[in-house]
Amino acid sequence: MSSPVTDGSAKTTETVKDQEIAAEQRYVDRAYARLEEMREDAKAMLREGYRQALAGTKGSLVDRDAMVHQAALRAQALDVADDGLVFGRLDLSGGEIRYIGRIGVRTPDHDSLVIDWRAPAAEDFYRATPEDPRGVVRRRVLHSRGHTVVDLEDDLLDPSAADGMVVVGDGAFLASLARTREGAMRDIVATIQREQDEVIRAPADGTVLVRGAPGTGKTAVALHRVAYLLFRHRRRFGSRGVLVVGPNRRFTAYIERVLPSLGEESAALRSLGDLVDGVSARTHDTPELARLKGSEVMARVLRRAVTDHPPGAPDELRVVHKGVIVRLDRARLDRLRADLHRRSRGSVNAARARAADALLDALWERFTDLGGPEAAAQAEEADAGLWNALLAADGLAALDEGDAPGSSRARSGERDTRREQFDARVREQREFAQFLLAWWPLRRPLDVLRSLGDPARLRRAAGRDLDRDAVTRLAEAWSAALGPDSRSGTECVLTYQDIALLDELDALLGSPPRPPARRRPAAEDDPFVVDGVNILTGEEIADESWEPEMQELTTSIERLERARRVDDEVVEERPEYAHIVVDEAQDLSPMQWRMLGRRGRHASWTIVEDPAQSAWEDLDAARRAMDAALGVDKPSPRRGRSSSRRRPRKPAARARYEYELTTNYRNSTEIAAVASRVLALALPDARPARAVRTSGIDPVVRVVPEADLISSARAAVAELLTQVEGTIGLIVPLELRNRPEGQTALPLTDAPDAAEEHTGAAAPSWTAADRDRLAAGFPERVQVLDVLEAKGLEFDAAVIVTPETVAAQSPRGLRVLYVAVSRATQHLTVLTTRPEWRDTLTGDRRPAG
Ligand SMILES: Nc1ncnc2c1ncn2[C@@H]1O[C@H](COP(=O)(O)OP(=O)(O)OP(=O)(O)O)[C@@H](O)[C@H]1O
Repeated sequence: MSSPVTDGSAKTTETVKDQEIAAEQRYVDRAYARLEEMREDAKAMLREGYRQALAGTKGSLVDRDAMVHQAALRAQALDVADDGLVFGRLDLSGGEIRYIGRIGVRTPDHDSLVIDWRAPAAEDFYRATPEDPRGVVRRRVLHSRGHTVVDLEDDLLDPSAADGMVVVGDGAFLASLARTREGAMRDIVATIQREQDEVIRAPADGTVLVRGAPGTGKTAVALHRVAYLLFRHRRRFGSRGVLVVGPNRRFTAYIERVLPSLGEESAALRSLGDLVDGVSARTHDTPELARLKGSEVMARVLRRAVTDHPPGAPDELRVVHKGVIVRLDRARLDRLRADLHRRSRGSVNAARARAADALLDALWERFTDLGGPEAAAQAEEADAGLWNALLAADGLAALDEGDAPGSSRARSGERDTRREQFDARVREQREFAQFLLAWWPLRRPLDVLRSLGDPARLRRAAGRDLDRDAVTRLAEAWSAALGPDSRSGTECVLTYQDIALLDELDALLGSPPRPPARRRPAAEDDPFVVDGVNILTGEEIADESWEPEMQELTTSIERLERARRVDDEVVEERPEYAHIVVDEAQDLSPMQWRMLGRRGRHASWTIVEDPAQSAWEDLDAARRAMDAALGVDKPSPRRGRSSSRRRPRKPAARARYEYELTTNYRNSTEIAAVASRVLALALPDARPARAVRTSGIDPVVRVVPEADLISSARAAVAELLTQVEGTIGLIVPLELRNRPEGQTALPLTDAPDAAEEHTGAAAPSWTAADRDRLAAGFPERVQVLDVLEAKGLEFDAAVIVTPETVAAQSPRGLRVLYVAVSRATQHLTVLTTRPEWRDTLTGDRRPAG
């Protein structure tokens, strides 16, 4: 057996490598030529679909639809594969060679030219190691630019079988990790590592829980898993959809290109602030308020809030029937309301019709107590006597005795008739209709949340779940942010936590009773419009033939309601997904978990988290809420009664697969060392991930006077602009609005020993104006962001301003700081006002304790 040919002298290496590259290029050219043919086929299929459409027989509509859809998908996948089509090659021990790429490519005779990276036959490319070669002798990664192979990198996995095989490469993978970041995440399909691949290909059922330190590829892996699931289980996940949830909008913007680059456009990508239609978060709460709003007790508080007397609801109902005045007072009305809520099982808006009936019952009861029916009967008798006198005067027969009020025949069912008459007359009264609309208004989640800006109302809703101080803070926050008048969510300053509360309220309030829809025969059949979508353009077509037919429950109520109706009262059905991916899951509050749970009651899940980066204080409560969302436990509020809510819950016991990622691909070893020092302060027992790339660039920690912070930060950025080509993150502490007066720093509970030493009294808050001053005049590749916005992002260089403030701003401040210092790939600069922080971060001194 001859040994493999490896790089000897520089000259030989060059020659051998060039030859290998040229050989691979020939293969790659063949694959591209075939790709081009496949593209032509897809176009021909699309043309054929259109042709059938124009031929227009009804029977061919389904075939045409399927054909056009398939052809369009195919064309899109082929376009995506154009860049870097082939990126891997496996040489197996039996002599078989497999090329791995972005999509599968076959010859017209169905021989495989390129295997799709998600196919089972590609698994060895990612899984084989020298310890477990799985029959792979050599793994080769092809680095391409467009259609051109520019470099190769080989791993010899089984030297004993390498018989004359050429092995080239000089750490191109590690070099690729140091590449310039352009502000958007890229796919890692060519270099997925074994432990990452295990997560990507984990079972599709149940819950996959992925943990790992910063930079271990959790986000990248989660996104590649989505592409894998959609490829392998298209029917299941493609039809009901996949939802990917990230912590904030900046983060979703950062990752939004990854799935399209893998040929997947169908997954919904949302931030926690954009999950509820029609409203959108504009800011984060202070840690203190986030803790209150996110806590699971809010579910009870909101439940009480929707059952309380609505703002502006009248205290008395007064109607007149047959000359009798009938009243219901506040105490009676409150009892009625409580009873209705007990029976409405959570769907408050849908209970309005029942509320009308209950009011009529109570009014009739009162009418009867007042002797109303007898008074009415006497009045009717008097009427009948008058008529008979008039008839007699005209020589006509008297009314049949049996028809007269009070006669034996009339008495049978008399009560029923009277009651019906009573109901009909009262319903028709404008006062009754107006009362009902005000007493049981159709409520929107935002109105209820806004009403909690009233401390008295919030106190009633809070019961014993919130203390006085919490009620005051929450009411102040909502009254300041939501304003008294604005109807639309966009005019309010909603926070990320508010969005989960609005979703909870939406679930409690439910949709208003919907008028039934009636389908008129379609005016004309547009052959290109199927189910309201133009299949050629993808455009949604408003179908005029669907017209709501209002059900005349009570004419005056309907008229009044229609007069008041506003567009945003049309409540969209909450979407449900087949699979949900939650990134940065360690930061979700219990209320946010409940919001997600409502979207995935039948879903499987991929949960990605790093507890060490959690800003959330009560992880146990969040864990319980997560289990409830995943179906391990039932959430406490009862479900509404809309059709989707009536479905049974998924089985309680669900398979859970746990994985840990252990290699840090983001930070240089130098930056990772700083991050580990912060981690040691925050969580002394936690294990940092192993960084694999040494840059030779030491992080810089400077002590500067507080007054010079802004100018020093700007100077640091200016310096970095000359050193890196890519992105620079300037990370500042949170802007703490609503901070209690006189409080400059919140207590540090993470690391009590370090607390005394590292917090100090002053923790100045950073305002929007400060941030503007910091950013002024810098190019777009410089981003100024606060520590929470920085979650999940990465930059070529990061400047962290005042770690002492970040650490002191919340009980989990040190973990937030850990997030901040682990964002950079190449350069890290920290500006502090306190020398002891410099010593700690540079490792000159071990932290106290
Ligand atoms: N196998 C890989 N090949 C190349 N690059 C990789 C690989 N795995 C991860 N990376 C890169 O490492 C960086 C960090 O990945 P990612 O953001 O997914 O980490 P993370 O664990 O989600 O980090 P954080 O917890 O800080 O959000 C990204 O630039 C990603 O592209």
